[in-house]
Amino acid sequence: MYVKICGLREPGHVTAAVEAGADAVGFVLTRSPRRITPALARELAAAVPPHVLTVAVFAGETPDEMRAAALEAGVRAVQLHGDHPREDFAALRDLGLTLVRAGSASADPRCGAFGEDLLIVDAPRPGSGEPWDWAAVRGRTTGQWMLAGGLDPANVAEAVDAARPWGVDVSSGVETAPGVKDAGLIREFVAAARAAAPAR
Ligand SMILES: O=C(O)c1ccccc1NCC(=O)[C@H](O)[C@H](O)COP(=O)(O)O
Repeated sequence: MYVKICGLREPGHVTAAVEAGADAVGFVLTRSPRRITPALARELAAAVPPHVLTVAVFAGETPDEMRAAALEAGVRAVQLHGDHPREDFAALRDLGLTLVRAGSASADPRCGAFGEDLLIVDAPRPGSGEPWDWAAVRGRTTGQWMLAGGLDPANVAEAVDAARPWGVDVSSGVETAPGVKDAGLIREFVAAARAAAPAR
């Protein structure tokens, strides 16, 4: 089970995620209570070992804006949330970074359909912490895809059982308030996700 912890803003929480065994950590570089600057993302990413993917999260920026911010942040992946067209993924391909497409269950459920390497199937409002009908995507998705949207340490096993994803992504569920991460919840989430049933 691939595990991504998103919306990190502090070194201690990045360390907690890495030490807990997360596979990817996300830095939100778009409008959000979790937004940080590319310069801070660079500082945080510099402390992440190479086996953990560092991801810059965007929603609605132009390819030129995403390119500049991702290069400044020094991340290894970019995540495009929402209605970005195929052309945006194509425009970023030459960066040599992992491309992540994220959208709701009504978007194309096939990983790779827009030229991306990883897919996230999320709630209609990203970062809202709102659970949705996770079972609705079961069997509809293909490839390496993560389930997101309202996951937390207590419900991730149920969500995995309902949707059978390749991985999971969380933000609000490891926070005590919007944008305020909690190291204990991060550790609990990674452990619970790892213990959940693997994709079939
Ligand atoms: O986290 C945000 O505030 C955010 C804002 C705009 C676009 C994307 C955002 N987050 C992206 C993520 O990958 C979140 O982990 C995902 O939406 C799940 O969020 P949550 O339901 O809070 O766990």
